[in-house]
Amino acid sequence: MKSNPPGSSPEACKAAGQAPQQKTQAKPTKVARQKVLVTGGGGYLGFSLGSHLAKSGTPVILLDRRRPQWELSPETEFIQADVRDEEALYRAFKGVDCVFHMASYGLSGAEKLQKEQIESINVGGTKLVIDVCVRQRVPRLIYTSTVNVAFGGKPIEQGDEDSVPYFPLDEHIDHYSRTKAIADQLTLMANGTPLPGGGALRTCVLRPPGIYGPEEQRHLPRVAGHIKKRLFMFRFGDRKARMNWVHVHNLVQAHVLAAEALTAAKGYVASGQAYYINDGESVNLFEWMAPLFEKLGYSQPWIQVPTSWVYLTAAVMEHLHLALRPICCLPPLLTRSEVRSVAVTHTFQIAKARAQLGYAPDKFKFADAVELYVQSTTRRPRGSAARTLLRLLLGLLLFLGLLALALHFLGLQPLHSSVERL
Ligand SMILES: NC(=O)c1ccc[n+]([C@@H]2O[C@H](COP(=O)([O-])OP(=O)(O)OC[C@H]3O[C@@H](n4cnc5c(N)ncnc54)[C@H](O)[C@@H]3O)[C@@H](O)[C@H]2O)c1
Repeated sequence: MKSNPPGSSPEACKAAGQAPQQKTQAKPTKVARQKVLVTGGGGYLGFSLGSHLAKSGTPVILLDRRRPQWELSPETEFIQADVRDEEALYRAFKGVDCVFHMASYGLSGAEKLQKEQIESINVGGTKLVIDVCVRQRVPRLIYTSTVNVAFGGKPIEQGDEDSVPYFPLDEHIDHYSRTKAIADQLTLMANGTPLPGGGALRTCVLRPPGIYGPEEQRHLPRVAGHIKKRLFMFRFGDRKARMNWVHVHNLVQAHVLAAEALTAAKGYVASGQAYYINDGESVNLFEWMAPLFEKLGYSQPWIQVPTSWVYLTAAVMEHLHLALRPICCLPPLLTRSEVRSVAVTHTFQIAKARAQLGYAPDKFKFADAVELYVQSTTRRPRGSAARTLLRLLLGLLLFLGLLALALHFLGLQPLHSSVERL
């Protein structure tokens, strides 16, 4: 239906396609292509990685509970299965040489509040993946983690793998980050597990920030939708707050290199290691998103509101979403953890990935991804000034209403006095 999302550099392709077999000396003769499996292979990153590997001639299995929305390339097999289905995993992992585990749930939007699903997929699924890797003698496992294992709302500037500890599990305010941190640790702890018949399971984890690129489905369309509804007239947080992003092409490259770094040919250098992966640049979210506002034909957010207000509003929206869930679905515009991600600096170095994996991110512009997005959607005509003003007023009223509710819920003052004062 659509073109394949972008892959990786030719060098990285070569590295993945020609990874020599473990426990044998690298031979000058042609090395057999080894089968890899990508859990969550129907998703954006999983499909991009799978397509890239398949192009280099590696047989790829994409395992996902949802069919990919893009066309499968030759050399790619799709298995519709849930990572919590032990039997399905056992069948799928047979003869596989490397598993990229990136099936996950709860990353953004209303999903973030589905506690049980998040726990069972992110933690339960990862336990099963590790267990089945061992039983099926899969020697390499790469887990796609997140920077959120270390970031929980306290500023981190140019953090690295050694100096920044895991954020305390019981202090995470969202289940996604907490469960990704558990899965990250489970994967690293599994490193060195003996395999039946000899050898050991080698594992590593990659910790990316937000992913962008052509046809990205999670962040760009959601933010664009909010902009079109005039819900992004406000900006918040310190203008100096910084974060990283990673282009899908660079993240694919990092996965390919990590898989190679779990082989004897690379001295198992990545064995038991974690790596922060990003584009090597730090940006302020509102500045970063400027091309999106511009290309959609809307003005930049110009009303600065205190972060505490936005945070309280997000808390209320989360509560409302949960309270109304039996009746209707009211997805929160922003969750508290998203507010923190925008307002609090959290940036990470990629020196370890550069040194150990040979990771070298290419330069990309967010504006190019925006351009493709805008081309694929119809350009919305600008509204009249009066309509814009009306929307602005309605947005302000909605915001103040939610704020009043927030104060009420938190027992700071009675609802009627909150409203009167506002
Ligand atoms: N997108 C980001 O900004 C971002 C940032 C940091 C980390 N990550 C991590 O990168 C990985 C890939 O993210 P993505 O952006 O491609 O997300 P995505 O939602 O596009 O892909 C995740 C895939 O996992 C599948 N999945 C969910 N539950 C499953 C289950 N029980 N069994 C089988 N498949 C299941 C989904 O159907 C989906 O196709 C994830 O592990 C995510 O946590 C993503």
